[in-house]
Amino acid sequence: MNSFFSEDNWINWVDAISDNHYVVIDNILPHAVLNDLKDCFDKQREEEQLRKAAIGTLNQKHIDPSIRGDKILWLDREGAPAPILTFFDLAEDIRQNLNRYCYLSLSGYEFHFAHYPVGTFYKRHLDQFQGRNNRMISIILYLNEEWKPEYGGELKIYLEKEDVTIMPTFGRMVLFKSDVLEHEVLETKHDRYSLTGWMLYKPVGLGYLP
Ligand SMILES: O=C(O)CCC(=O)C(=O)O
Ligand SMILES: [Fe+2]
Repeated sequence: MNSFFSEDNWINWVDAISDNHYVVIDNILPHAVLNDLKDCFDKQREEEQLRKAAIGTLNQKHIDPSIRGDKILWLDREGAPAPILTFFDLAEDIRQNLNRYCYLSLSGYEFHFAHYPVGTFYKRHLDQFQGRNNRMISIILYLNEEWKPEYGGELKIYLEKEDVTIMPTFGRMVLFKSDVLEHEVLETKHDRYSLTGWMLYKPVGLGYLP
């Protein structure tokens, strides 16, 4: 598969990930594709397909709006409309290039749409936690046109020296190491939309472990 991006791009991004544990990439996809993705998302939302996101794993899952208030819908490549297939092609491109340039053994990924209604947030956390340690790289694509600073809703990443806050602007993608960086979604004062997912490590040959 031809990459969506040049080798120079990949080298810059991979350098940023290895130096800082994260990278921010603006205009990751053409505007028209982003619009189509957002339309898919709106349609699913209008059909009330999104569900309140839970915290914890397997039998310990529960909804706790004092920790996390977003509503999500997991994406499935099977039968997905064209814009989502394009997004999955991008995810595959990212997977292959992270394997190539970072010497990772990523064998899959998972993504969900996320909607943070006004007044919601996601408190400081790590995406890799007990019982769920195969998430290697977290990826978020923001789908908010004309986001304004007064809306809040930034992604705050906690770093050793200085924390960073990142506005969830349309077409911006953030990649970071799931096992290293604690982060949070600050309270949003405006509906906030994103596609969030993880590049997964699964030892090849073991098959599916429940
Ligand atoms: O939407 C974001 O900026 C981050 C979301 C997040 O941290 C998560 O879903 O685990
Ligand atoms: Fe997270």
